[in-house]
Amino acid sequence: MTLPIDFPHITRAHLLSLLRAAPKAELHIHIEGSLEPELIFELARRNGIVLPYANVEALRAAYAFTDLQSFLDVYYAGASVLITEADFDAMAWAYFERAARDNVVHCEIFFDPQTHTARGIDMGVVIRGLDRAAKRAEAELGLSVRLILCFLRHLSEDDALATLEAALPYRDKFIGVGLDSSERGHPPEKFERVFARAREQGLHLVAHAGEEGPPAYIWSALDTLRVERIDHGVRCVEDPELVARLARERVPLTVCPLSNVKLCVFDDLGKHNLPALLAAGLRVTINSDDPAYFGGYLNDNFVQLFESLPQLTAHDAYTMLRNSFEGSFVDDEDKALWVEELDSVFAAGEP
Ligand SMILES: Nc1ncnc2[nH]cnc12
Ligand SMILES: [Zn+2]
Repeated sequence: MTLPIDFPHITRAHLLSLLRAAPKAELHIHIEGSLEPELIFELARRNGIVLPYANVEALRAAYAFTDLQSFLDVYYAGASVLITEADFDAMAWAYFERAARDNVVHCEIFFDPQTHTARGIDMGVVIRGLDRAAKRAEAELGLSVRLILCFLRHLSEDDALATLEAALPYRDKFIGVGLDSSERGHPPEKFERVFARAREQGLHLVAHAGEEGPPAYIWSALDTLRVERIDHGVRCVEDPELVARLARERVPLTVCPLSNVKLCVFDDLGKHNLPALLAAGLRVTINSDDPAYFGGYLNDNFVQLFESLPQLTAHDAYTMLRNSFEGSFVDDEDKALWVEELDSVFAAGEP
């Protein structure tokens, strides 16, 4: 199907409902960041864990972040209630059900094993629990799911290497590795050897870079770690040569608008630099990052972004949705099927 570039048949009023109804892929979601306060309290009760918050409301009230680190402190405390395989299964299943309601048809979920193994939880418990929910989501929701193991960059490379070795018995259950946690002061090159080892294993490679950290971190994620996607990457605009390279090499950027506002990367959505990223020809995708903490799931990110930035067009919406499939780590045939579905939704113009 050949689609008109401007979609003149799609009115502004239709665009938001079209965004909600369109098939989409989510490529940047930390599964521990999908833990809602209600589930945190339920798991704490089940596992006899006392939280430093009196109730759900008190916990939610703590979600006032000033930067990435202030969020991570609360996020790691929330993840401490996860003990059994059933807990990891319950967390992931809740996200999959919620994502399916946003018409997510494919997701690549990050998980942070070191957050759990450091508390004495076995690697197998984490991966088997997530895998069980993923298989159920594929069977019952028709959702395509892949797992990506992330290394915590505030820890040492030796810890990351040991983590990768501990995960290799489950190699068939995850498709790639990523790099997350506190960005400033922990440049990608700190993890050169562990990414090389992951590459030897045929794993896909991604890394958070240019969220709070400088453009130099994006360069080194590309050149030293040899990643295929950049998570966030919004600070690339400070370096025109870097922007030119990202555009030339069609490197996907997994941008997370509500996260960027909650973590004070931008003052509000109306000031987000996403229009500039698109204008530079970058392969931008929209994602939720940590939806339970940042006030919205994937459709909330799309809708609030388009409400706040009236210059974004139906063509921009189509481009970013298409990028989500093309930037994913699935077979070309699967990508083509989803793009065809997307095309028919946009050709019709009404959900
Ligand atoms: N936005 C983010 N940046 C870095 N590490 C994270 N871990 C969970 N969310 C993150
Ligand atoms: Zn992230």
